[in-house]
Amino acid sequence: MSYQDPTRLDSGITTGTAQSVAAPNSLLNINGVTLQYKTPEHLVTATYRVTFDIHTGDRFVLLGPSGCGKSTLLKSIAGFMPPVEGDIELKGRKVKRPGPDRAMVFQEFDQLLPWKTVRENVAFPLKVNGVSKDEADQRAMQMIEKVNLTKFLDVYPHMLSGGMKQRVAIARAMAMRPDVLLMDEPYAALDALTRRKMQDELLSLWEDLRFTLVFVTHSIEEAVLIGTRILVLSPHPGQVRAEINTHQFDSRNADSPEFAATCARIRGMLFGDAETAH
Ligand SMILES: Nc1ncnc2c1ncn2[C@@H]1O[C@H](COP(=O)(O)OP(=O)(O)OP(=O)(O)O)[C@@H](O)[C@H]1O
Repeated sequence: MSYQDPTRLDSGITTGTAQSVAAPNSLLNINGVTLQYKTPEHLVTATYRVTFDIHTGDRFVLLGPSGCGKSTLLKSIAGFMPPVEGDIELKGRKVKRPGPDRAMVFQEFDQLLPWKTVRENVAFPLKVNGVSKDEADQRAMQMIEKVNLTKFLDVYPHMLSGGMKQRVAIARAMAMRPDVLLMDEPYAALDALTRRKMQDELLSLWEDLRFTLVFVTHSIEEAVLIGTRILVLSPHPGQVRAEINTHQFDSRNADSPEFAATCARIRGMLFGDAETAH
């Protein structure tokens, strides 16, 4: 990735508003995107001229305080909300509407159809999207095998653990062969222990499947753990504050002093503490 006017700090941190020049391997380009909600009384600017690129295989995290426009940005990438300024391109094509190339994975408790088995849950969206029954069943079986749930093919969601449900949800999304998976605060409602298990599960699935992920959170620790790259957004309206490489962190070193120092530095950026920010 390259910028016209970068201010690059040590350990892979780039700050400030940047103009993107698409890198050769970039998959998704967000170019100067301003997003607004029009209500009868107000015009709410959710993000202002936000620019970044996502590369194939990134675990890209959108991080920022409540109300900075992370979910709105994800909705726009999904194609549900057109920018009022700027554009979003996937593989060089402008995003205009939702499509099977961008799969949204919702919170674990509301995403699977309770009256369908694991196999039926994974095959269902394929069939709805016009894939023949035989091919849908075959693709579903392959993905279920990849997420290690073959033994649970004919089981209903209520009989699965949270981690297994997440695997089914990701298998279902991946069976559509999307270019990118979108996750909006998927673990926000979970207790700390379960949340950590789900995060580890997601990381191990990524190791196996190497999908491109865009993940929204307002937890700094979660961002550093899950992300290979983090976009730090300013408070409302969201603008790019920094971009940080965090590919060196995962479950194995989440208790290390380096991990804690990176979190502290991001905290400084978010809350304006210059001492910890640099
Ligand atoms: N449907 C809507 N109509 C009007 N304003 C909205 C709507 N949805 C969101 N907003 C406003 O847009 C801004 C960005 O909201 P958004 O939900 O994208 O933020 P967020 O960073 O995801 O916050 P959180 O972390 O709390 O989920 C906020 O000021 C919010 O109040």
